[in-house]
Amino acid sequence: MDKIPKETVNLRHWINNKVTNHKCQTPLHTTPHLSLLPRRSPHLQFSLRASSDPSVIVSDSNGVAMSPSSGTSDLSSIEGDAVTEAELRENGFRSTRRTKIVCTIGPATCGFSELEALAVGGMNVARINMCHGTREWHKEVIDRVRRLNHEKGFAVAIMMDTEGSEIHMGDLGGASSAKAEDGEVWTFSVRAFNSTLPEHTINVNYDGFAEDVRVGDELVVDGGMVRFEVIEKIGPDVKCLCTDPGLLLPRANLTFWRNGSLVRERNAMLPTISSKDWLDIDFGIAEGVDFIAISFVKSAEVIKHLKSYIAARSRDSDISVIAKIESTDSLKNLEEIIQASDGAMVARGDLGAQIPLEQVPAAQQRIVQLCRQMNKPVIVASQLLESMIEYPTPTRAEVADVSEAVRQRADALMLSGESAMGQYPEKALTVLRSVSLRIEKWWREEKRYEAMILPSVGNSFAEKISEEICISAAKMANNLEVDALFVYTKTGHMASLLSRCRPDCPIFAFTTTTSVRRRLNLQWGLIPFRLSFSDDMESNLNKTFSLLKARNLIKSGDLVIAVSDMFQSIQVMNVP
Ligand SMILES: Nc1ncnc2c1ncn2[C@@H]1O[C@H](COP(=O)(O)OP(=O)(O)OP(=O)(O)O)[C@@H](O)[C@H]1O
Ligand SMILES: CC(=O)C(=O)O
Ligand SMILES: [K+]
Ligand SMILES: [Mg+2]
Repeated sequence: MDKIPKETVNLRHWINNKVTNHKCQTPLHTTPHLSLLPRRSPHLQFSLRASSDPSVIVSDSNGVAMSPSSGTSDLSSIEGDAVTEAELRENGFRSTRRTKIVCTIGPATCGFSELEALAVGGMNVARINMCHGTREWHKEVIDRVRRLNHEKGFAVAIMMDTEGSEIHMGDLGGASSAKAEDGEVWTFSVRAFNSTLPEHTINVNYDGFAEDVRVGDELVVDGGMVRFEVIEKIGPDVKCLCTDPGLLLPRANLTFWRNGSLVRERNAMLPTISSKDWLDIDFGIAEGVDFIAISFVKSAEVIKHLKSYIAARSRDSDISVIAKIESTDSLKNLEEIIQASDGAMVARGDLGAQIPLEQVPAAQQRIVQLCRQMNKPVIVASQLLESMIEYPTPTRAEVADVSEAVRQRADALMLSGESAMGQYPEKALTVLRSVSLRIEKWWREEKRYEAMILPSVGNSFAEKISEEICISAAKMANNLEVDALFVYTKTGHMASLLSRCRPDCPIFAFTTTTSVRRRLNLQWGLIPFRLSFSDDMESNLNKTFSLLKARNLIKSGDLVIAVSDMFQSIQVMNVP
């Protein structure tokens, strides 16, 4: 790899300068105030009419470009999804990507054309991180994604990630970074500074900080990017000696360690959802985001609380709540948390600052496995391609890490800094896409199909029947080597039950609402479509066949297995 070796610290500095200089272009129609009503997403991107049934509307969502919509619904506006079609021509029907991709949107990707490039490149979900930027900034990003979905026929879902209230540094008085050198003494203070920060002073957001730390404690910034030793406490100020130099970034996370263990005194009582988070959540509900990811979840209670809040606030919208597993408490209460959530994220960045790094891979494996067993989508996040923030190619180790997450059959992979503020967001996305495709293919070719015991997750007998149908349908699909599974599902539940089985063939999920379709975007192997279907399965199948044939997505003779949440049956048939 022809990388120019540079000093890490300088690079980080360079990145910071780059980030601050990076302007978001193409400002769109910005609304200066927040809308108070939940905004429904634009109804349909485009219509696809089969000769037989003009009422059926289908749109693709596998993260890649479909036909641009002119808002008209004549036949000439029908175009296939360029990327998927190219993929199909090249590798055949079974080659579509199963692992989904979440991209964090930041200064490097918030412009209209950058967002479009990510959507074309396979972004299934755009994540906005409320730790950074203003609500107005985030609203602009949401509006742009919505406009792209509407105009270009994408189905990119939106995930809002809360800031959470762990201990972190202040914003460095407006500086983009500050360099801490070996042997320097810095003051970490809980005082509110009205004027500019004195030199070598860092503001800490947690009031109990100066009381909780002790002389001799180790203060770790951002999971180890910089380290200090506490040498003296003077009222609200804590004097610290820099023992491991590096660059301090605004709002960097802080942990402190005593005799090799993480100190969790009263800071363990910090609320998971801060008052600022509640305002952000109101914003997310008003904007009708598809997912809200909650940082530093400690228990299932907070998830239940938030879910009932969302249900009360937005009766007709269904926002999924994703629990971010990034603290020791969340690992302790993992099962209850996952059970209460609609999905989970292995947030390895902060997790790696709270548990020894060598324990992170085992935690990841456990979370991914548990989520699959409990039928909740799981995202593997942070540092997947960290070096691509600066370089156009990943390290071999990063490719191996991505491969491992794909091999574990996580639902989705996430880009953070790589897409938010890196130099090569699209290249990073391409790497995730191609590594996913390659590993998935290898896995199928090698027949490394790992049977996993999938415990029953249903409460009622009818739900248990649905599960058995999905398990059997997936098994049949593998044994008969069918081309696709079709599932007709109003809530999306039956589709996720099929996805849980991780079958060899793609799963075409037909659902009646746009919001369910967007949510299914996060789940392994699902190719969600919106389709108005009836209770008559035969006519549903005929409609679907003609529509998909018109799009060259299937052809006569393809072998398909169909299930639905309306009838407890499995149908096996050749496309007529
Ligand atoms: N909206 C934004 N505005 C400016 N910079 C951003 C934005 N979103 C992300 N970034 C930059 O990208 C980096 C990586 O993003 P990421 O979402 O992983 O944040 P983080 O600070 O590590 O927090 P988290 O633990 O929630 O992931 C951030 O540290 C920040 O520098
Ligand atoms: C994604 C995130 O929050 C983390 O890795 O810490
Ligand atoms: K966050
Ligand atoms: Mg985090």
